[in-house]
Amino acid sequence: MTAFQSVAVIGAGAWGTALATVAARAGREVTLWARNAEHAARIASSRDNPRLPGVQLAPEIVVTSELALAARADMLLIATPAQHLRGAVNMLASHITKPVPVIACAKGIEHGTHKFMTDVIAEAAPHAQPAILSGPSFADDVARGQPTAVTLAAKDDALASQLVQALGSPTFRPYHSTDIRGVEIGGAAKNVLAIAVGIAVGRKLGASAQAALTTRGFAELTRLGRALGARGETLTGLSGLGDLILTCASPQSRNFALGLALGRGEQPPAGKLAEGEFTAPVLIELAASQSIEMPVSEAVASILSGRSTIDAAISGLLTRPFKAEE
Ligand SMILES: NC(=O)c1ccc[n+]([C@@H]2O[C@H](COP(=O)([O-])OP(=O)(O)OC[C@H]3O[C@@H](n4cnc5c(N)ncnc54)[C@H](O)[C@@H]3O)[C@@H](O)[C@H]2O)c1
Ligand SMILES: O=P(O)(O)OC[C@H](O)CO
Repeated sequence: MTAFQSVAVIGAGAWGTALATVAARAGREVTLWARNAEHAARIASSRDNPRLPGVQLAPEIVVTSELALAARADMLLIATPAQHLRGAVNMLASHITKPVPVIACAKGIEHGTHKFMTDVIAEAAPHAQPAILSGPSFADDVARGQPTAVTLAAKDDALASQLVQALGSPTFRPYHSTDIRGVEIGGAAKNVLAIAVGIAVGRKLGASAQAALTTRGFAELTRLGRALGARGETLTGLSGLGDLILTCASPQSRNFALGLALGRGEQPPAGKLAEGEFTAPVLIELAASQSIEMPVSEAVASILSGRSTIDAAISGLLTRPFKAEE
């Protein structure tokens, strides 16, 4: 018997909808909250969400736009885009009057503050018990019950373990951890790096370049992680290397797809959230504040901001001085 019988998912996009399905599969009572009442009513009656086409919502999932109803749950999953997480938790804060796990499911770093998602939760809702869920997991795969494994981290190992018990099932395997920061860094950085690899593939630089860029991307993710106190096993685990491998290898990734389009000189896919676009500038600011070199992420940020052309950025990376591998 789990301590967390009911689960509310805040944000009814692709990931929120997939996570609601996960929680229902694990036997929880699930509420999926959409901020738009019309959107909620439409999903509630059709049992599908245009953001996750072809996936039928289990009949027992309650879809609502009433925040008070969702906020009654034993645990809350926040599945908004990273830059909207503070707004969502601010709305919930007055309902969180006792310790309740609030799990960040977004991947990113807040603009302006350089804060990671669990820090934003702690600041916006002081009674919350912040946690983070991240790892190689496409919403579509997860919702269809394809096997997936992720990392779920909380400060307290017993809590992380209980949350894993509440959400886990044979097809969705969370591994518990207390390395919150390590999990957050992997999820945020891999999106930026996936844009870089997508650009290289779009420019037809070859499979060897794709592997090299992914590996050197991992080296810079690791450098930042170490500087911010992340554990090595987290960085090489599901939420670090695991998610980087997935995202840097598949056009199913919206970040990779954005890079691919840029590399080909095409219009990026419309209406698709690519978090790396928002994370890139804040990631390099954060790295600079720690005196950490992140040349691949820097190249992505320069291309996205228009400070550099793709060809100049590639040439800049290829003509860096030779150095020891680290
Ligand atoms: N889609 C995936 O495969 C996947 C997998 C893992 C993690 N994620 C992460 O989940 C987060 C959300 O991604 P997504 O794929 O669901 O995006 P999405 O564009 O499909 O959906 C985002 C949803 O958030 C809602 N939203 C925006 N601001 C809100 C607010 N203030 N309050 C409540 N809802 C708000 C939007 O209405 C939309 O329904 C991102 O950080 C992404 O990196 C996505
Ligand atoms: O489609 P992306 O690039 O946002 O990737 C989705 C997930 O983060 C993959 O783990």
